[in-house]
Amino acid sequence: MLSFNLHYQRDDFTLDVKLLTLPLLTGVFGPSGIGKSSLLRLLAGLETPLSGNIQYQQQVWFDDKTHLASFNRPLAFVTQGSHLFPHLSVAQNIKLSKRLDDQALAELIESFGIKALLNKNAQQLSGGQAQRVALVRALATQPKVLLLDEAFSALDRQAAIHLLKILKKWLNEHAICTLMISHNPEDLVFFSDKVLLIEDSQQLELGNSLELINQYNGKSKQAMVLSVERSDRKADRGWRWFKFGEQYLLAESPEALDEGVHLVSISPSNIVLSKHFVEHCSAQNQWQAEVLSINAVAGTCYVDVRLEGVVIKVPISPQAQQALALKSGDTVFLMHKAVKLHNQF
Ligand SMILES: Nc1ncnc2c1ncn2[C@@H]1O[C@H](COP(=O)(O)OP(=O)(O)OP(=O)(O)O)[C@@H](O)[C@H]1O
Repeated sequence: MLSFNLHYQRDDFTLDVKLLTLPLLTGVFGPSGIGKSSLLRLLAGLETPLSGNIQYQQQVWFDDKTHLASFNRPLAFVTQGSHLFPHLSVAQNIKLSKRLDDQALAELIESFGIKALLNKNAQQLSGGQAQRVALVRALATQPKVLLLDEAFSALDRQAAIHLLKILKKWLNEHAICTLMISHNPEDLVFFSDKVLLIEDSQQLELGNSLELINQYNGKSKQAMVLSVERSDRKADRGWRWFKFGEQYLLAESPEALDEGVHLVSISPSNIVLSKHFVEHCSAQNQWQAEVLSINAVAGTCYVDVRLEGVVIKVPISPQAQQALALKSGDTVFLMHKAVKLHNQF
């Protein structure tokens, strides 16, 4: 597996991070400008550390004696732009760097659904198609390590979800060690059980994706991810009840939704708090939670509540807090409009 210990400096930016064993698939997230892309560029050999080491299994890529050039490292790097050669066909783009044998390449092309695109010029492709081809081209080099830097962020949600599902299957089947930077928490949770949080340029935290992302997003008031499963509870056509822990979530969802676990993002600012369950209310989702603490910051009260193990920081006005008089230990109901859940993860 991949391991690294890096000391890096560029102008006033420093990165000092170490990880001894990376899981096969790992998401990477953290605040903007903290050094996520720099880490991937260092691993790829596009930037040079001041000191440290990078090693893949027994092969040293970098240490005080070795500095393997980027093209000698068995890796592929895919970023937001597809960087295809525009005047070449899709087939030519892929063949330029191919190392897979013909049968494996045909399988790859089939899995990623790009057969019909092979004779098109790269400049004729839509953004989503180009990104698919870029991934196929990267995988055709038979990398041992794949680095993805926001590779899906230019795609619409349906395309990104579809592509990520295909990619994850391929990476697992071919045991390709992958680090994926994404700003989308659902993508990260779907991609792997493990994420690497870079919250500080001198410290990495590797942990359970759902827990670590919700812990971080809870602090920074960003969307929370709930992992829900279909339930038998009856709902009108086009709607469905899902279960998470002891609670139910109503979502607008198509009949042909996949079985299993789905991920839903909930924004804390869309939550309304009530001390009692409210009958005759348009908000169909009312979840019982426990108040942990209340903190006033710059004219807003942040109520930390625990909902099925997830801590959510709900912002309310000081007037609302005056009316509710919430205190830690109280039971509170979180009201949220029904969400949309379309063929998501
Ligand atoms: N080409 C460059 N030249 C000089 N400084 C740079 C360059 N690229 C990035 N930086 C700086 O290096 C630091 C780390 O940037 P990096 O792109 O690695 O962060 P990031 O976590 O990937 O951010 P984001 O999530 O916004 O993409 C930032 O302070 C950034 O301003």
